[in-house]
Amino acid sequence: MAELLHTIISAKQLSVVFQPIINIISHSIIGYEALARGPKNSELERPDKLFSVAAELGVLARLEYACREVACQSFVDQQLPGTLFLNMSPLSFTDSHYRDGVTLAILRRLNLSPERVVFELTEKQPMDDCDILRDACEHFQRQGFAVAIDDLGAGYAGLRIWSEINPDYVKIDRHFITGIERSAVKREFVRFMLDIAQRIGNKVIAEGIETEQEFTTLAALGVEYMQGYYLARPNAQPPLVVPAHIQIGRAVPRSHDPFRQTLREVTVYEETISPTLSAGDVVNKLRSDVRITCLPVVSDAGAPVGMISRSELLNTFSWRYSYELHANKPVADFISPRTLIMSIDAELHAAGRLVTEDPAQNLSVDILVHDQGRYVGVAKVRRLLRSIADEKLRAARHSNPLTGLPGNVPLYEWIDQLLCQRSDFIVAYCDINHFKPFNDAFGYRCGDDVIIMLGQLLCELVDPECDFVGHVGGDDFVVVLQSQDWQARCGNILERFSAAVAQSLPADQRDYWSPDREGRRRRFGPLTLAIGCVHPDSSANMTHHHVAMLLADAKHRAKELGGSQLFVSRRRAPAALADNGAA
Ligand SMILES: Nc1nc2c(ncn2[C@@H]2O[C@H](COP(=O)(O)OP(=O)(O)OP(=O)(O)O)[C@@H](O)[C@H]2O)c(=O)[nH]1
Repeated sequence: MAELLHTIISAKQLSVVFQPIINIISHSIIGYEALARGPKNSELERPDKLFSVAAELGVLARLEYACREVACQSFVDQQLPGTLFLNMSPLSFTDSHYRDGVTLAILRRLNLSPERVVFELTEKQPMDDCDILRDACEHFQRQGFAVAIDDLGAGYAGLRIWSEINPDYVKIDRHFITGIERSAVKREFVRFMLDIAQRIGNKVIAEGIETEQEFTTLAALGVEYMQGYYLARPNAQPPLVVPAHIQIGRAVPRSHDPFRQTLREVTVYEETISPTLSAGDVVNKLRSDVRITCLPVVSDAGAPVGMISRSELLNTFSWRYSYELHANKPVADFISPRTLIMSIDAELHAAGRLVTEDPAQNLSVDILVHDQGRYVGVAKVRRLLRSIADEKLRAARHSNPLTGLPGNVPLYEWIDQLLCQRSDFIVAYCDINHFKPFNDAFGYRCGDDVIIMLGQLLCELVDPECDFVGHVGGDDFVVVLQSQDWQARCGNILERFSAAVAQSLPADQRDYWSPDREGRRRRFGPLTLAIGCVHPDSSANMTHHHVAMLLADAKHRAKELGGSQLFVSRRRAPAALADNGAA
């Protein structure tokens, strides 16, 4: 076996397959994980065997170098887009064959930038000495590589490692993914990891997704990056674009209003420096870590003072004698004049406007973010602009062209999110009665005016802070209400609609003749509105499909009552779920 392994390593008898990692919001492939395989039909074909034998024989690092070379070569040859995710065992740091700079040399030869490479450090293997791991991570990150913790949750020290090293990505172990739609506990764990990651600015990748149910559940929880057989199997020639069966934008925004996000969405905590630190020390810090583009300066009391811009400060120190002249001055003297300090509750659009409208604004100076005067983090300008672009795209893609209101996709996402969070909410289906004969009698243009009027009325009469108005097509609107006084609001909607209809048509036109469904001409009165409400049971393991079933029934009942009526259903879960004892 030792001889076979030796030949495999020295002759690089290895092959590599790539599995894409997909951003399901921007619907793009962000990169590929390279997975090595031993020679076909040999005893060491399977990677688990290959690597465990290498570890036993003390040649893990040599095997990893060989795999890395094959992976990088194939990645470059195929011109794969995005980032290359390479596996690395923490055990290889302690291997006597481990050498610094080997990967950099491979990349240099292939003309591949380190910024396009992520090292995945598995958490599965025992790693007693966290310091080694932390040092190695910092070392990689200083060289421009990104780092991911792989299999988070599979080992013993996942949270400890996560808190000690500052990874760019965390990959949730597939244990938490398999069957997540059936396990409230797994959903809570994933929620917890997403929450921490968001607070400290790490990206979360869910791996091992094999079924559509797992995919939709993770999307509803807000997971943005996904990998697994359901999305795409590993392949020597992987897809270059997202496979067609992956639906666009299924992830749910983490704020309650998908179209009105704040800086909270893009703020990450970053280490700060004191205003009294010497400028010379800061220059040295910037020179030793090429990834730092700016540094937040915060007073001892926690108040944001300003930003130090890498380019501005190094420019000042590039002149002759400037080091001697300025090195001992406090760094507070070199705050960027382009510093923007904003509240965490500022709207993304407002921040975006400030950043882009001033032509002198330096786009590499990130925004300092405070919460009631105390520093909380930094909003990366690039991330901010990308979020705004994504948000606009999503809003445009999923809104109704007549009213501009969000359509089915954001509505269902919102309902799924509320169900996942076990929130209490009411869903109201609003449908105009006999709209077809009205359209036939007065024309489409007049019908459009009524639809627009109803859309505006709904927006005016709900609470914009917590309620959601969706326009699901034609004369159908769905309102998700979390207001305590939802019933009074529905009553108000009915009244105001009737009043608006009475006002918009001259008295002699309020009653009219038009063909009914059977084609018989009959007399119709003024337009009325039917509202069917349901109060879904969030603990009953439902999705928006179940809510839609309940809602269709409630709408039907409201229409049966005839005229402007509100029907509130007592059914809180579909019969099938209720029979299972889930309701
Ligand atoms: N003016 C206008 N009409 C539309 C639009 N979209 C759909 N419609 C029309 O709306 C009508 C909806 O028909 P139905 O759902 O049967 O509604 P209804 O006549 O109110 O019947 P009930 O709901 O059973 O009372 C159809 O005549 C559609 O052509 C739109 O954007 N503008």
